Amino acid sequence: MSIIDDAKMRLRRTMMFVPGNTPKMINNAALYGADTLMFDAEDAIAISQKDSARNLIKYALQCLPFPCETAVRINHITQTPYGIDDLKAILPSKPNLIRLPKTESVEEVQIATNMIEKTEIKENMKKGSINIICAIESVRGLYEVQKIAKEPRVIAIALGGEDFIADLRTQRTLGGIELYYARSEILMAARDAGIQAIDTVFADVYNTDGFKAEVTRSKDMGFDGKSVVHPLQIEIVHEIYTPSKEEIEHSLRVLTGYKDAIDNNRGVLAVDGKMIDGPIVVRARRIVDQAIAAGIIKRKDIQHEK
Ligand SMILES: CC(C)(COP(=O)(O)OP(=O)(O)OC[C@H]1O[C@@H](n2cnc3c(N)ncnc32)[C@H](O)[C@@H]1OP(=O)(O)O)[C@@H](O)C(=O)NCCC(=O)NCCSC(=O)C[C@@](O)(CC(=O)O)C(=O)O
Ligand SMILES: [Mg+2]
Repeated sequence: MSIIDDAKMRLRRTMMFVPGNTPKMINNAALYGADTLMFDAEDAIAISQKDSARNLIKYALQCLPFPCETAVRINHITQTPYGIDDLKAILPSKPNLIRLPKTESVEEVQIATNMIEKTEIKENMKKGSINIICAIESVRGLYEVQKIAKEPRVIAIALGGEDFIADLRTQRTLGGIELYYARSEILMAARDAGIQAIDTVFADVYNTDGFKAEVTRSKDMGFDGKSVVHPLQIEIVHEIYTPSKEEIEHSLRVLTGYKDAIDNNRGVLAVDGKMIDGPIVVRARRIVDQAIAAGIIKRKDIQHEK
């Protein structure tokens, strides 16, 4: 597998936004256990702070030993005067991901890709060391998402729900009806391209019940993870997105039983009273892969892998 293929599979239950102009938040950000830290140079940063945020993010990436994936949300490449300067300053500091906000065209992605490829060569980095996550935050972007998702450096599509509903001229509801179509379309485009889909932020930080309901819904839809804005949200997402002990044990029984069935020329079997065939095995394998990625079990300890 290439490094880009690996990046498409990585565990990304939580991508926590960290405003790029707050030294204290940046310094402590890794303590909270998010799968990805996303340093923001875009909408969390006032125009007057754009240069200082860019510099702070750059030095943080160079000097702090982040134990997790790092991403930087830059400003828009063609619609603002800051995006290209963000890339020039930040790429040599080697974040794992660049998040392109308000993505609306393949051309924007290709500009970023070209700059990334030049940096990788100049800095003697392996091809695929820096990849792209595109945020869809407008109807125009949604209409282009199928093409955007298939750009070779794009490893995930995120929904930017707050901007999206502003474009739709509606407001956020707890039921989420206003984002249902966008979420579905983003998921289909991501799956068609073989990449991940990351759900949007939930801004009502202390509304735990509302947050849990939204995270459960987006996980049930098929999303791989969620953008978050506050450390309190991380544990909730991880709990909902990490397979339970019962799910893992059942999935392991399915995989072991299926291997045994195939070895005995059978394509279908029953485990725990339920019929097991091909697609159910695919889902069981995914749960086991998630459990391995989350560090709950080790591949070497799995019976059917031996
Ligand atoms: C919400 C609030 C102001 C609350 O502040 P408060 O001060 O009340 O928080 P407290 O409860 O006091 O914090 C307790 C302790 O946690 C520390 N702590 C808090 N948050 C932390 C954090 N994020 N990173 C590290 N550390 C953190 C804090 O430093 C303190 O540490 P300590 O003093 O040591 O105890 C704060 O969280 C915050 O700024 N969040 C990030 C906001 C942001 O980035 N927005 C832009 C991205 S969304 C967007 O743009 C929309 C989008 O584009 C999205 C899309 O595309 O998906 C779209 O269109 O939808
Ligand atoms: Mg936004």
